[in-house]
Amino acid sequence: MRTKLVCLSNLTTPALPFCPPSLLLLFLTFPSALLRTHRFPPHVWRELDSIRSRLPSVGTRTPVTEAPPSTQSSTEPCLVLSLRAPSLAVMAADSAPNISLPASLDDARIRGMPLAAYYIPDFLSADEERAILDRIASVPKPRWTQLTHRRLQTWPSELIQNRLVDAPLPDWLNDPVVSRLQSIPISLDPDTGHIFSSSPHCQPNHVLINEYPPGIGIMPHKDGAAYHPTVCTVSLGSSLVLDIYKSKNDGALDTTPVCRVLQEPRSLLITTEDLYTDYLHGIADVDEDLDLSETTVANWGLLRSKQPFVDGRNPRGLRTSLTYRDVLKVTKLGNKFSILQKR
Ligand SMILES: O=C(O)CCC(=O)C(=O)O
Ligand SMILES: [Fe+2]
Repeated sequence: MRTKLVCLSNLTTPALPFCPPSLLLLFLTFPSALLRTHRFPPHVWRELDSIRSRLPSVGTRTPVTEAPPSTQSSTEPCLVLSLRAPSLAVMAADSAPNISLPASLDDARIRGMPLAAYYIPDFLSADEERAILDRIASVPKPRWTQLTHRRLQTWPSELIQNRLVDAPLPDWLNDPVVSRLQSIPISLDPDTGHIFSSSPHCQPNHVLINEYPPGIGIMPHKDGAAYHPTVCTVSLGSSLVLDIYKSKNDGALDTTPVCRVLQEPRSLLITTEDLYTDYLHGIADVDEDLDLSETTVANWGLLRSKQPFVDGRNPRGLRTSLTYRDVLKVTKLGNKFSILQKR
């Protein structure tokens, strides 16, 4: 497999928080045991190891070029050094050769929304989408909670009184989604982090998987106090429209959405801040979304392709969403036992 390493105008970025450029290059060239003492988070070590394992001879035989990755035609592994790209592309380019992520979330900002929201159309490749859908389909039946019209899975577990019992997400939910989320800086300003940098655990610790057959949606709602106010939703399978509503002053719901977001399969939608606390979101129970156009869809300009929607319609298919959030309160299992023992 071809490996691309895009490097590095700014290596003191969130995905490599402690890594100066020279150290990364040194590691790739001479991965001595001494460097192991450097305090990278485990996912960074894994990523660096994986990059290295696919480079036959970094720094000697490997071609070094300033050309952008897309112009590389060789099928041989190669090291691409580009001083134009931000360092975070190192992770993204290597772990998803067919994916081209924005250099920062600034480039993915949904301008037609009242507050901070971002849309990245091809956040996952088709192969990654298939692999995740296969994993979802292969979990034992009792893992599903069947609601009247849709079903859901909750990972690592359901919340109890707004608390999560501490447990890691399974690998297939972490990688590639979480590592990729953490690889995109909010802006190119070196002081800004990634979208979960300011959340209590610096990463999502909870994933809700919702499966919507055609004609089925979810009532307008707010996500409540259990989570840090950043929601990352990965859409799989087919497209649908998410409606955003504002409460009226008397608390009633204004039934006309303030804006609509069209979510294509493999896309990522991030909503944050007041959009979390002051607005509601919902999905209509319709067999097709109608009246889709540049003026009615907030993220129209960011879509992967407008072509499927040129007649303004989106016939619904089976759509699966993965909602990544950081639960604020986490209980260690050990604490649980000690609470029980005291009773
Ligand atoms: O499926 C979606 O896009 C929305 C899911 C949602 O709002 C929720 O689980 O709270
Ligand atoms: Fe929600």
